Amino acid sequence: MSTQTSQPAWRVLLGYVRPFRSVLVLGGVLSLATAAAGLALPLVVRELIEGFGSGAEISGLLLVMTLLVLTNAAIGAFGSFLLERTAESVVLAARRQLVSRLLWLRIPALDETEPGDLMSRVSADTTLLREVSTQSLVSAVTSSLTLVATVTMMALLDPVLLLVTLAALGLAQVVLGVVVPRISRAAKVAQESVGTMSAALERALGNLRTVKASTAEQRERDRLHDAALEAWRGGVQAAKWQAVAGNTAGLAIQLSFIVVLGLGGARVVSGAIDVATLVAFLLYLYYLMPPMRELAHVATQYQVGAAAVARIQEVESLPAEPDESAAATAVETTPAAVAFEQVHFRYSADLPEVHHGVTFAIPPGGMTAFVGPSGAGKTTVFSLIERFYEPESGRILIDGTDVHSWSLAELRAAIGYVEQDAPVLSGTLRDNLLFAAPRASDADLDQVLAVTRLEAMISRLPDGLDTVVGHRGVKLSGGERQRVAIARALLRRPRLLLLDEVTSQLDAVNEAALRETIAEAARTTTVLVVAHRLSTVTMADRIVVMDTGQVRAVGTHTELVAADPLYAELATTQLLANTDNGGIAAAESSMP
Ligand SMILES: Nc1ncnc2c1ncn2[C@@H]1O[C@H](COP(=O)(O)OP(=O)(O)OP(=O)(O)O)[C@@H](O)[C@H]1O
Repeated sequence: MSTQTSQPAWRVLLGYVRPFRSVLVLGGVLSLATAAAGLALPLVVRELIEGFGSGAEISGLLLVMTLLVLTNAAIGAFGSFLLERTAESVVLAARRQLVSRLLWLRIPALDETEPGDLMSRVSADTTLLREVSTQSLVSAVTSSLTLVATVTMMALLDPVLLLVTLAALGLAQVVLGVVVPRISRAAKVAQESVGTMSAALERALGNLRTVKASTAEQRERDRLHDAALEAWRGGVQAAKWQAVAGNTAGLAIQLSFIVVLGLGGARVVSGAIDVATLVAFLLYLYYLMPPMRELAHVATQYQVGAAAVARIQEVESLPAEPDESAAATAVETTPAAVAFEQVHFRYSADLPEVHHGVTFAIPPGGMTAFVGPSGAGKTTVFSLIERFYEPESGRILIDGTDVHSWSLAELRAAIGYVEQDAPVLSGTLRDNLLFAAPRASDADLDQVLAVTRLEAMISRLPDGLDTVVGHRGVKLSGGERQRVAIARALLRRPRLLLLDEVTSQLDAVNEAALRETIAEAARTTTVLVVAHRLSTVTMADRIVVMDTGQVRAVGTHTELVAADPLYAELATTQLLANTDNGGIAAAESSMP
């Protein structure tokens, strides 16, 4: 993924924090108030001790002290709760923003990324914004204020000693200048490795059957271990430099102390300052330590946050489609006509052309089969109709209108698409069926189940439509998954059904059910099928034969067997012959 980010990290961080600025200020002020109240405590103690001596009534003071301690604890707890809450809100806002981007991602952008890595950006990288965007921000402000106040007091006491102190502190600045970029690099390595680990995990768990069948558990484990080790190395490296940075501040103060002691002694002897001033100056020098340490910590936290921001920004700069889902109103239900005119297309600039002037015209209604050797560009036809990709040149028309004149939401609302691996989502059968048409009625559901011949299967299940199908529908057979996917597509009453047939063999029952489903769907909608089996092809109203990115012939099965040698060869060799010959006969007899 590109490492270019459009804005500096601090500006992005401030952008995340801006909506919560008043809460953040309140949290910061309350934290400061508790610190100030803490300072008042010794004064009350002094009053108390003086009270012992004079024999005065001290119960009132004890009460004040108790109230002070309680109030302080309550304010402190509330202040830190506000800061933590704001930190969580920043993470929430960043996650929501990322998720909204990811779901509208353009398909070509997705082709170039690893889903696991994208997932780690939403889950892990956003978490790193927590500290930097609130606690560190408040610390940066309060520590800077303390620093300025202390330095002002030191300037009032003795400007010469202050100059010496600042020179020694300048050394610390030089060390930090070297160390901080190293923290940044280490943090980046650690976070990228977490992304790599998530991607490797997604690959292994998403395909655990293949991993096991290939006895590749050990190799996959090694990949994951390597990524985890890389993350550990990055983390340790960052920790090392963070330790150096943290202690550099303290060291610089201690060195300044020695220098100030020597030079200050000389100035006392020469009469430039008195001893009391030197002592006060040295005390202030120690007061500098906490804010200096805190600022060094903030600088290192900022590096970690900036590395996370860079990874989040990479996702936000990926191309996304406009969100038009609210505008999706599919009123028209009549079958649609589809045409390609001289379509040229390549998947990316560095890949060869996949479509070389694809041209065909399909009238509304009926069933059209696309056949051709593997890699001819059949599935690509569907991807272009759905506008997952854009052609380089040529036009794609639906009902004579260029698909670019439709909004994406309108276009996709008119189409039902069943991918080759017929994805079924985890959840229940009902969730799956209603996925594309959440407002479909029970009557619609029953009708679609009848069309897809799923009623018998569902009636056998103890939980019926509420049966949980497992991750990617593993609890269904391949044929059942395909028909569930078709039912889902049909439920939104598409004007055009795109069905990418599975390349694997189906059993006779599923094969016959699929054929009947297609035939019935073709009565009310235009059905395009990328066909891999003879039984589907023979029932088509027309067959489009594709080869190496071009349409070479269009006709019926009988016409093409006679007229097109490639088709004749495909029909006899490559198209999966039906196991159920009665089915073929039935299909052929139902042909127009
Ligand atoms: N997302 C993609 N990125 C890059 N190249 C792709 C992508 N999808 C497909 N291709 C390439 O485009 C060509 C056409 O692929 P397509 O899936 O359209 O073929 P097909 O005719 O449907 O094949 P099959 O019958 O095997 O499914 C192939 O050479 C394939 O490698």
